[in-house]
Amino acid sequence: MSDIPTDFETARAEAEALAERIERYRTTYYSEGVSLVSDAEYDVDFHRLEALERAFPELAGQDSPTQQVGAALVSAGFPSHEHAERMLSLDNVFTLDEFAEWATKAQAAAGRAVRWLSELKIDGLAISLAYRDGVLETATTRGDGRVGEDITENIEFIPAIPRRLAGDGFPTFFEVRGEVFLQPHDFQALNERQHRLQAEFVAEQREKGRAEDAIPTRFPEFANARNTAAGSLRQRRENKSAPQLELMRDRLGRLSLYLHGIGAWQNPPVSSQSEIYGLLAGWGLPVSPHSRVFDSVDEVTAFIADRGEHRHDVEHEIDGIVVKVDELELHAELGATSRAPRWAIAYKYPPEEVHTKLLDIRVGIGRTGRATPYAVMAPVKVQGSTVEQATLHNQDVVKAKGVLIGDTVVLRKAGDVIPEILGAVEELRDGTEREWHMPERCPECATPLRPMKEGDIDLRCPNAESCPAQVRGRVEHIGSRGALDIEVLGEVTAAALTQPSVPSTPPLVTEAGLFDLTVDELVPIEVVVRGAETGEPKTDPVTGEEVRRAPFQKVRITYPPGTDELTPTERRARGIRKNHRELLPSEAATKLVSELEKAKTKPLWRILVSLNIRHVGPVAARALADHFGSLDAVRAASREELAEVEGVGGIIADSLLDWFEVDWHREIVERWAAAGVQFATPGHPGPGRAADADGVLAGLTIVATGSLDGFTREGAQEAIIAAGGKAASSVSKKTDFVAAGPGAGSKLSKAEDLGIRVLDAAQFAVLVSEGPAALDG
Ligand SMILES: NC(=O)c1ccc[n+]([C@@H]2O[C@H](COP(=O)([O-])OP(=O)(O)OC[C@H]3O[C@@H](n4cnc5c(N)ncnc54)[C@H](O)[C@@H]3O)[C@@H](O)[C@H]2O)c1
Repeated sequence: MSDIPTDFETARAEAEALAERIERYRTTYYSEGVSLVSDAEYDVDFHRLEALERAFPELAGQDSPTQQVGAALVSAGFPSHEHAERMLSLDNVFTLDEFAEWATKAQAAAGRAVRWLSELKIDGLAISLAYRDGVLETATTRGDGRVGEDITENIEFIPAIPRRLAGDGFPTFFEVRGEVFLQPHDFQALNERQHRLQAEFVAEQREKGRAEDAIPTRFPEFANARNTAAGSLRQRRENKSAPQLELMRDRLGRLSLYLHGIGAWQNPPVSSQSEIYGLLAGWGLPVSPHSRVFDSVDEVTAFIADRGEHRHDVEHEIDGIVVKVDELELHAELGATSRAPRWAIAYKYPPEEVHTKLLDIRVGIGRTGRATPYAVMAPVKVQGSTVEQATLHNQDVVKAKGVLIGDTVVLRKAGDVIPEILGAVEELRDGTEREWHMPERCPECATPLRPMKEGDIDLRCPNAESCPAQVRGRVEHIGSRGALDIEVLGEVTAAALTQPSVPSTPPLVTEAGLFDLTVDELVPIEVVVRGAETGEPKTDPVTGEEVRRAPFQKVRITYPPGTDELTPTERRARGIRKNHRELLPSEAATKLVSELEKAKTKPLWRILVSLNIRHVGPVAARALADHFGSLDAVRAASREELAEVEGVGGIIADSLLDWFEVDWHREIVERWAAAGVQFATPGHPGPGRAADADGVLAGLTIVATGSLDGFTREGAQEAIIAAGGKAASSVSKKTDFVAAGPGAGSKLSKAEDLGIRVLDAAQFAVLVSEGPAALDG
């Protein structure tokens, strides 16, 4: 580890501070099942302390946390029990290099080739079970490794722990060690139970006349399966009412167990740990089905990588891989430190859970008006990306999670999964946190929010026509790939075009006016850069306050040529925090206008998708365009006619009919049509008549590739379809023609290999208009 102090006193001061902190974390973790910091932060402190102690061995006194297992007992009231043989922890490595180094050392110490037993590291809590004459005698938590809590009184509630062994041949007395954990579905069920209890509690409080906002979160969601399992196991039966006992029984009943080691056991009749597992299983004790034995370190490395990719495909949370020397004889030879065996190591995967500060809860308004609260957090790195926002879905979810603004929250991001706030670390509250309430009005246009539908908890802004957020969302959608596919019309431009000149007023431009925009109008528009990655806190030049830049705050402004910049007051009034003084190149404006011009004649289905009609995405739009050939024909169709088109159906039919009922929707169509947007497929024979009935390309399959002069990519395909041909995307023996322009790649070479006739753009134009016979004419 880097930057280890060179003088002893500095190192000692740091080590003492670390030890004190670690002690506090572990006491809370082991005794209360509460993580004051994330495991990753804990591990960083722990390894720093280990490094200091390596540099100055005299620091590594017996009472250093690095020399201990778990934490001294802070009793929940259980009797203490001394393990017949000590329970150890494991040493950790975090990289494959560190693992290889450990394996080489272990192999050298063993003095011969070893077999590697590779297991999933279960993220649960350790337990020791002692059996005498085939009957469970005690169940004990790990405690400090020597003495744990005797939780045998709870055993009757934990069906996962066998009371009696099956078969025969077991020793008179022996200890086995394992991990108690909650399977994801059980964890989820416990949280559903919390939701139900909270709902009942809220109903009861309402009945008593308590104001909605004053009802506290009595049954918050459990944030983390491991800590919930730990909390479950350490519940006491004493002084519990009958309903409380029922809840306790439910929590304990959901625990699972896998055994992964042994304690006191005189002369086991086998020579390896993997064989021990076989014996245990034979006696009806649960062992993991995921363990593997390998002869080479390379195979172990591959196992580590593979399991890491499938971390969520097993029935429990895993935080790493445990690699053990399989031969029991070598366990004795390699021995253990005061904390961990030398014959095993834990390879830890990157953390999926981190802690961060919840700075604010805001409400975003989507394209359809849905109001979604989202968390704004101090940026934190998790699973390879920096996260600073997470959706909170609706006000009930915020309540259920029991988070307050200012809380330290647990954030989870598993692989590619969307980041989620799991809950707050309530123990870290200092009284400055404040509760959040769902606003009554839309944050963008101040219209009162309403339930999505009767009785719904989700709220929406009903001002679909001119709420800036909704218009912005729709305009952005128009530019998206599945709609008009206009690259310059992305999030930034959509925001710039639709921003209101004064907050809470209608946007400058709505989608109805999109095709009327001119370069002169566009150039002076301010471009607000949203969603940019942000870094360290910065001092706001306007307000002087320190802000961690969240999206929506970084702003780029453009000015009409020759205009002075805005004064700070004006900037503040517009919610603009930083002035980059970057002018929007007028090329961008010119490009947008020309792209919009081209878009006017894009295939009908794209135009249909751009209208932002509920449920009408590319698939339904293609079906509508193919069948009806024009927007007028769609509009003229009855509900039945619409619904019976394959790929459309009743829901979309209703949605279409509803859409045309609205005046401002029809106005969009009118203004677009007036601006030259083409609402029909040229040459389409009319509703219901398949285009390929008698076109000049009937029965022919054509592939268009590269850039064909006079056609967009889609345009070329539409032309083939309109002429009754089949537009294929890959070249095969069934292909009749390949139309290739500059940039054509493998499709062209494949056509040449297969001897398929290749056409240039001019020949293609002849083909689609006059048919194949005209090519040679
Ligand atoms: N967040 C916090 O505040 C906090 C505080 C203390 C500890 N911790 C976490 O706990 C860790 C230290 O705890 P620890 O001493 O229990 O070590 P550990 O969890 O890193 O590893 C040792 C334990 O792994 C368990 N284990 C799971 N699967 C196993 C398998 N297949 N074979 C063998 N053992 C298996 C055993 O119970 C064993 O005791 C830290 O690295 C940190 O992640 C966090």
